Amino acid sequence: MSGYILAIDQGTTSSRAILFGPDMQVKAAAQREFTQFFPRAGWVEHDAVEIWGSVVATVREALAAGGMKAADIAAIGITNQRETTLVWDRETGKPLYKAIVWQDRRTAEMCDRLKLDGYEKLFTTKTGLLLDPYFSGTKLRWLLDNIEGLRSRAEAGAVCFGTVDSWLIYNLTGGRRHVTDATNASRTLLYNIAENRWDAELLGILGVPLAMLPEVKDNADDFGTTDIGLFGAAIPILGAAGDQQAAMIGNACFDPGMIKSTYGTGCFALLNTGTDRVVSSNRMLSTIAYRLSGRNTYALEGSIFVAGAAVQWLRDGFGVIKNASDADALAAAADPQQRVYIVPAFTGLGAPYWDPEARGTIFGLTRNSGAAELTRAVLESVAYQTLDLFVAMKKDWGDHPIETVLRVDGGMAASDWTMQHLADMLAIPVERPALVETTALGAAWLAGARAGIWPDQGGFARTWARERVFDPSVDEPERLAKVMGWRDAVARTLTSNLPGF
Ligand SMILES: Nc1ncnc2c1ncn2[C@@H]1O[C@H](COP(=O)(O)OP(=O)(O)O)[C@@H](O)[C@H]1O
Ligand SMILES: O=P(O)(O)OC[C@H](O)CO
Repeated sequence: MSGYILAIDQGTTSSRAILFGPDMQVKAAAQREFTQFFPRAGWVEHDAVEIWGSVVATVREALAAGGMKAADIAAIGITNQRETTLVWDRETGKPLYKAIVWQDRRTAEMCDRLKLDGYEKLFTTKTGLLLDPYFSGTKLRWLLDNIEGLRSRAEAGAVCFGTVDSWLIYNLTGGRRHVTDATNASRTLLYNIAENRWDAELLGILGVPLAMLPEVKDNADDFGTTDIGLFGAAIPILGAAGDQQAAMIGNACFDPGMIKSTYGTGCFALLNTGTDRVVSSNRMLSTIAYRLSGRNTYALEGSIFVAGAAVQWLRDGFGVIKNASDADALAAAADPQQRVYIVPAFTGLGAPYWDPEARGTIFGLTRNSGAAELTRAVLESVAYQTLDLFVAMKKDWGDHPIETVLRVDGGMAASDWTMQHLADMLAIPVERPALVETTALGAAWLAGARAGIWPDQGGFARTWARERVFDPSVDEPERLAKVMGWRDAVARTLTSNLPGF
């Protein structure tokens, strides 16, 4: 047995290892959840050592489940939760703080100050991002300000900063490589996406020493080999990409105008804009979709912080369902006469509102409202939020042709009810792929193609197959009435009259 590709998918709530055979089908997989720390309101942390442990364990479990040895693996592709910020000692590999997770809002005030000082346009022009606590840059600044001695040690080159991909590669290679890839770099607020380099001016503004930053590589590249003691063979790491970009690749959205939307903890819609770096006028992000052979393909991205996480809230916080998969039946039983809206701004609102201080709201309750109506409102909120992104993206993309279908993936894409409502509200068909592990598939393709054993981009795109299509089924007046109700609910949730609405 040989020619297998191992994808490591390190997500916000769990780590997965997925083994793909030479036929690009899943042969074995393992998954482990890990601890979410909420030390204060708005703060979210992970334990970097626990993450690393969960990755090693799932790789070993997947190998055992597939009856394989490390020597059977031709290459590894890594994909990861993006923006989550880590610092560790270059020599010992010891983390110097918990990982500050992308959802963490502790730098909201810092972002406000930078905006007041007039820096937002500069950051947006160079990085394609906005001054929001979501991104790594201000999180790293917070660490430099709050860990004693960190700044001087970082200036001396004794400390590594990285997103989760960097942290995993550092550990997989036994501390030999401090690298990242272009997509993860493009989420830091420190990387100039037009010039493909860490930006000295932005580093100066945020007070980040260059010496602590990783080398930035293409998405299909040589990221080093695994330490032989880990799995029993030195496996080349040949692919790495942020999970949303990997999902775009896995969904074969390679042509300008193609869009995918991933429904996991949050929801992230990416529109391929080709070699055009669109500077959004509608508070979308401009980001690197992938860099292959030194050439950037860009995307417009809309990032929503809460999608599946609201279903988790129904299950764990509110307690109206036992399993996420119970939500569909409950939503279907809701009273069609009631118009209950939930704006799930549990950790603020992302695109296109970017309101870190907003919090969740419920509107339209009556004496007859119950678990079914609230569940329906949660599932519906996913479609309304996606529609907000579509409206903004279409404005940014101007007269360019745009695909009239949406490819979806992620855990919540399993919800038929949600996908049907999504098609109804977007008024376009929604396609769900046959292979649901799209993110892992994207990372595997990067590694497999680099290894020369998987097809090239065109060949890979031709293998994409859909499992089901959801066609729009509501008439326009009903759609408009529902969307207007959502708009009203969002307007009443925002903490100020923010641009973008
Ligand atoms: N059948 C379902 N209906 C609705 N939501 C679901 C369903 N299955 C999973 N989810 C949601 O999908 C999310 C998990 O998706 P996943 O892609 O694994 O997320 P992540 O990569 O962010 O950890 C959870 O938030 C869960 O609530
Ligand atoms: O881990 P996920 O799938 O929720 O994705 C998180 C995103 O990468 C955050 O930007």
